Amino acid sequence: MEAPLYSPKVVHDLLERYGMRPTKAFGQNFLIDGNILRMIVQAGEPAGTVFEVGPGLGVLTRELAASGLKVITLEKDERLRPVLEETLAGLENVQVVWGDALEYPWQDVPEGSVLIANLPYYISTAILTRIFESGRFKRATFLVQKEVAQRLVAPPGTDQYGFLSALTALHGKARIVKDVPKGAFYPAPDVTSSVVRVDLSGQKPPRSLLRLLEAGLAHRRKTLRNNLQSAGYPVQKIDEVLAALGISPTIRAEALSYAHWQGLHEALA
Ligand SMILES: C[S@@+](CC[C@H](N)C(=O)[O-])C[C@H]1O[C@@H](n2cnc3c(N)ncnc32)[C@H](O)[C@@H]1O
Repeated sequence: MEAPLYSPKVVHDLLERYGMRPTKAFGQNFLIDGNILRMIVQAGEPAGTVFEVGPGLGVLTRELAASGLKVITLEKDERLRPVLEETLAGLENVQVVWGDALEYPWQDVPEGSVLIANLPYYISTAILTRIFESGRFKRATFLVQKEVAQRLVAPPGTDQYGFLSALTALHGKARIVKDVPKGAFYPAPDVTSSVVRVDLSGQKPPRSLLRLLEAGLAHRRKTLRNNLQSAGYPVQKIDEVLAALGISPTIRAEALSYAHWQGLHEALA
């Protein structure tokens, strides 16, 4: 029986045959563990149109294509063209889009799309922000650094909580499916990774609420009052609103519940 595409030997042979070195600048850590690969697909429940960012050698893309659904995969590294022509040959339901995933018109994808990806870590937050804010995805399941995964799921008041946690909570519900050791990739990354699934509500929170949270959570060591003041809100108005809502002016922004943020948003509008 032929070795599967994800086997370390096949990955090494492919890279050698095409004279390709994985590039750190592109966040290239290719999956070489079949169990993890299947687990991501299972957790991601392919449905509708399936999007992938960064097919790399096509390992995960092939697993996604096995669903029979339309798979659109976006790759920036042109060196991978001949590799993907070989590894995705004959897969009629796969479309490779060449270019920067950050420039892709995410707001135009079909409603109810699904993202399943081993994300290039250097742009994971920027990509997720675009996916969440598009309002077009019903879920996103992806590999990111464990530290980012912890921020995605962190509730208010915890050490990892920050704007990314708030952004995620306002768009849906996130959970860590499983941690993935460095050895599941070639080359091995410097840190442990995690598979995260976010079930998205499809609702778009008001931009002004997101901007308020961004401003409020900008500096962890500052109080909410100071952060809002730095963001340009008049201090008298801030004090008035905090008093009316019964929020202490010395509270740190990361301790504020979402109900309080909503109240603050309405009162400052
Ligand atoms: C972590 S690798 C994942 C590769 C493959 N899916 C796997 O699991 O083995 C990330 C992939 O994203 C690609 N990539 C990096 N930056 C990108 C960008 N801005 N837009 C699209 N793809 C990008 C890299 O070239 C690489 O193929």
